[in-house]
Amino acid sequence: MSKKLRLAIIQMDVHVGNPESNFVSLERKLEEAVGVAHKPDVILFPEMWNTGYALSEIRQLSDPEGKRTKELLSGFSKRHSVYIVGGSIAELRGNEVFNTIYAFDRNGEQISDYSKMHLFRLMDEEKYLTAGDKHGNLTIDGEQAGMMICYDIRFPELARGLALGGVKLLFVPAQWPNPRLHHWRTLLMARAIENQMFVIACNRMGQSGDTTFFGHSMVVDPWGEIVAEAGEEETILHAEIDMALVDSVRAKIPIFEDRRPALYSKN
Ligand SMILES: NC(=O)CCC(=O)C(=O)O
Repeated sequence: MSKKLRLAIIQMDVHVGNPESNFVSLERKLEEAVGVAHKPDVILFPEMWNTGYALSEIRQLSDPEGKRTKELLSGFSKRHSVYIVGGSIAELRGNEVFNTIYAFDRNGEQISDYSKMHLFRLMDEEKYLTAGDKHGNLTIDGEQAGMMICYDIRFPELARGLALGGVKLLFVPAQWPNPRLHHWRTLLMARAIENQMFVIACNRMGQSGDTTFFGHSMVVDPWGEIVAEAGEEETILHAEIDMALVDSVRAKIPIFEDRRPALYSKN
């Protein structure tokens, strides 16, 4: 049966080390995302949108237990009856800082959280952040979805694990910089094709120091086709997907039936 979902992907700049400014700009963008004729069912935004990669001062800047973030996102999702996959934030949990997504349903209830499992050494994450160790699963209007963060998409095992658990729709907030646009696009398409699922990815745009973030937020369908792709500018990317495509692609090429996992770990 056909089940359509409308998506709004907020591709935005992030002011490094300035949560106040980032909260203000996210609130403005959220209002913009719902102020359209066909309101979205789900909104996604980028990785570490509250602080950016201000890692040397991350402990002071991060949101204790995500309280402020949860208040904003829960209130907004309830007011506008929309699902939110809340990008990710620097979250202070106890004495440790995690890179965490919170997700909310249309009633403003938190329905999931996920902390980035693979920390990206090229941006020093492992020196300042603690890695998560559990999957991020949620249900959106009855459809099983999963969450991964940025560098996580280089690990096909994680996406496959989610797909084997029933996930048909994968959300990926990111801060993925130049010069790796080719990797970003290819990996997102690969995760979609090999798992025959939708991949919804939101990348940051803008510049921090010498690092430029190229945007190119994308929606990829289970056949690997790009449904929508942003350029490098600040924008809200709107797209509509039909979840029925997942079952029809999986029926056409039944990779989940043809897998031979017992052979894969042998030399
Ligand atoms: N924030 C990140 O995880 C960046 C990952 C990245 O750039 C990559 O090439 O991988």
